[in-house]
Amino acid sequence: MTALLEVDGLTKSFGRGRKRHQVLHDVSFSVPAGRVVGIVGQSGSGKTTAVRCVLGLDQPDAGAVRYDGFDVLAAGRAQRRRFQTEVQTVSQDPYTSLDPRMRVEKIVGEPLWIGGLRDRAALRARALEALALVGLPDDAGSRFPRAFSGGQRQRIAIARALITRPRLLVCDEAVSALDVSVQAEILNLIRTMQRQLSLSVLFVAHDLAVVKYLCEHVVVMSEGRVVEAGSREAIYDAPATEYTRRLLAAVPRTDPAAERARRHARLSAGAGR
Ligand SMILES: Nc1ncnc2c1ncn2[C@@H]1O[C@H](COP(=O)(O)OP(=O)(O)OP(=O)(O)O)[C@@H](O)[C@H]1O
Repeated sequence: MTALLEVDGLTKSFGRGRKRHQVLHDVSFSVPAGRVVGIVGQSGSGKTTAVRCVLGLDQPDAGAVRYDGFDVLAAGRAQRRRFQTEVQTVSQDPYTSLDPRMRVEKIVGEPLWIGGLRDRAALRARALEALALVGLPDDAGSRFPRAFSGGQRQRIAIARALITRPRLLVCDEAVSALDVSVQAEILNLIRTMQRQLSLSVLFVAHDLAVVKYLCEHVVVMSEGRVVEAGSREAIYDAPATEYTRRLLAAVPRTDPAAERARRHARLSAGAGR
């Protein structure tokens, strides 16, 4: 299967002289078109740095990032523009990632504005269309972020990411700041969007349960290295490394599907009273 995103041998250090420390060691992985790939690892394992290198926010010391066959790090203007349109991100904190002074409609339409669209009616129409896609009501666009819950804000962030009709969605700890029940809602939304829009998704999280729920292929990182990569079944049912086994053993049981079933059972039990 052809990969939409190919990351090959990324190496990255921060600091100089004696303070220099290497954060990524020869990190490689790929995201096939239309697939969901998870990167999992403890805090500090280098996940965010790897993502920042992919997005061009950090410059790796060595290695390559190829998107749809072209070298992102050496891309010309047109290819960079294409990359910026086709690759969108959803980050962790729905409380700080949305500008509190902007109406939601403007927040959601901003990537199109940045891309050069200036027709206000078209911007508005596209923003409302994206908000509807993620299940937010018509009047959401005219309100400010403070009017929304954490889960709704993450829906707004997803609408913003989807407005350019991307091919690759990069989610960095996109549900970590949410309550477990809301996590399940947002994971389901990402999954629905992924299927409906045939998106490729790179989903980065420290929570193995969340990654298991969403990702077909999993890359395990530790101390800046990929220690293991494989199908969800291989990683979770027959981990090949001691690190993954320990990581799995340490996971608090917050499987979103199980949590949803538990809540549903509680609600049904209460309904007859
Ligand atoms: N700009 C920077 N300058 C110096 N060190 C950095 C910088 N960014 C990251 N690091 C270091 O790189 C290492 C990996 O951090 P990174 O944020 O990539 O890990 P992570 O797996 O995403 O962890 P978390 O989930 O906590 O964000 C850490 O030791 C971190 O302190």
